[in-house]
Amino acid sequence: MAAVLAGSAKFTFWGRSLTFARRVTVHRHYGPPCVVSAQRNSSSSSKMTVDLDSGTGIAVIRFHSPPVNSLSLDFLTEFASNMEKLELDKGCRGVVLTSALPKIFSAGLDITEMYGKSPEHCREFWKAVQEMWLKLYGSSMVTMAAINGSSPAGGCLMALSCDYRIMADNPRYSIGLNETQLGIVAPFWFKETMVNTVGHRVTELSLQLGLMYIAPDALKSGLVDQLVAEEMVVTTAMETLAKWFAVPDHARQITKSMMRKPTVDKLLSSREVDINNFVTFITKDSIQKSLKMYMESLRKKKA
Ligand SMILES: CCC/C=C/C(=O)SCCNC(=O)CCNC(=O)[C@H](O)C(C)(C)COP(=O)([O-])OP(=O)([O-])OC[C@H]1O[C@@H](n2cnc3c(N)ncnc32)[C@H](O)[C@@H]1OP(=O)([O-])[O-]
Repeated sequence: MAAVLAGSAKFTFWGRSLTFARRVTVHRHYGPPCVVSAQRNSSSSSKMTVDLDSGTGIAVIRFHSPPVNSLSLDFLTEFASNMEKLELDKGCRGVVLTSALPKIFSAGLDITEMYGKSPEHCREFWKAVQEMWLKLYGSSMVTMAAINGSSPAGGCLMALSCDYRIMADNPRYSIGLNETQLGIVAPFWFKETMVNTVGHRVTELSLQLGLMYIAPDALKSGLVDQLVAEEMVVTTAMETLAKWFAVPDHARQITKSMMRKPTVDKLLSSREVDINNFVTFITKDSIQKSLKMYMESLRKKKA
């Protein structure tokens, strides 16, 4: 268990307002986490719990917003705020996202935030969706999705925005960008996040058909990186993080920025246009009808 002294900084990413003071971090432990536990820091709300162990440098964010961890305006706002706090925290180098609910990672964007709402509300909601993605995709920390349940649409986007995805080896769980199945269209930055992960062809098929991949197929298509037994998903994510931590932070962070910056910059330079496109699209009568029918089909499936 080597004591390593690393000159490290969370670099300014994408030229945004996130500027981090240069710091020196002492990492005493690169083995499986939880052996050395210097200080634990927990915060909890009705939507998620954040548990930061500054001994390992790992924060675990557990979603618990019943029934399905849908991404409501409140959820998204809270998530972005937690990511910002962790980004600024010298004791945090990596984040694991997972669910505290059974069978569901996240059901994606909360459809009730997009149905029957005013253009002003839709505008505020979409801004929060953008903010969630910018904070996660643009994070300088190592981010892992521990996908312990189904993860459609916005839930899949969250997972794809992480650096690495570990999914429960359970064919009842599925993941994908299924927007077209609802009669709606994933915006360019959802699309590019997927292209950057699995390539153009898989993305084209997935998006046009609104495909949901069961866990084994998600692994084959590259949508997730690893399948493990359900009870091992979070532990494996933490062990994997420890391996990523062995790479000097500054080199990994600059490399991550190089890979992701063009996509992030594209949204940053067109946020208003993207919001206007969303609001115009989602408030159309025909799209509102599609959303209504989809919600009814979810209710019928349940009955
Ligand atoms: C341009 C825009 C881009 C859009 C991106 C998106 O993410 S679009 C989003 C795309 N997302 C999807 O297409 C996912 C659709 N959802 C599903 O496929 C399934 O619910 C499940 C597999 C997530 C869970 O199956 P399960 O059998 O365990 O649970 P269940 O099915 O019995 O549902 C329980 C309750 O939750 C409700 N509810 C569910 N999802 C949402 C939601 N997103 N929102 C709000 N509510 C939702 C459901 O109506 C029901 O309510 P009720 O009747 O109790 O009042």
